[in-house]
Amino acid sequence: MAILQAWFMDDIPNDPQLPHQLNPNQSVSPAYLSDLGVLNWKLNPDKYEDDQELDKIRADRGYNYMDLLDLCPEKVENYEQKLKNFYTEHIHADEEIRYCLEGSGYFDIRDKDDRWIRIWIKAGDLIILPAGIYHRFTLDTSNYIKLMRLFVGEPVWTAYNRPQEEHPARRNYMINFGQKIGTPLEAH
Ligand SMILES: CSCCC(=O)C(=O)O
Ligand SMILES: [Fe+2]
Repeated sequence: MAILQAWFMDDIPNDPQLPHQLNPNQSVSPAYLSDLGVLNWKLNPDKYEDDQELDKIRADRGYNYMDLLDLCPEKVENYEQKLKNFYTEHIHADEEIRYCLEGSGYFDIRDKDDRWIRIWIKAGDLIILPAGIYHRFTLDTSNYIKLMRLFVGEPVWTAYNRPQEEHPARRNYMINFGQKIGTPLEAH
């Protein structure tokens, strides 16, 4: 596990591609992220085509599917619409696995108190968001990212926009990661 830069977001409704750090900045630790079910590795993006560490993660977790996504207007159909969809808060029925090969961008996730945490992904960062976690994505001001997408079996990219409290993946997520330590499962 390597250190990812992450922080609690302000709620200023201007350009989402700006960092949106609080003043003073309130950073979020790797332990806090792992308590939300978020995993990450730091790899060497220059050797992604022949990387034993990446191969091992893929083998251990069954990620047999892989493709590359170059997020720039020339290479992506419906670029504007796709970015808009990425930035709409949603969940998936499966993990979201992304490995940043070039450029950078922001994954925003919700914590147990429903606060937004912004995770800054750069070249070499592999991140796994658990199924059922509310999240969204935006480019940063560099305006470019190249991502590897991984999946178990045939990929399903379906996004279920919030609210999804009854979705099985959401329910499972809440059972596995939604409880705050010290919070009783049921109040009597
Ligand atoms: C560009 S990858 C991140 C966007 C996202 O959340 C998704 O693809 O579901
Ligand atoms: Fe997503």
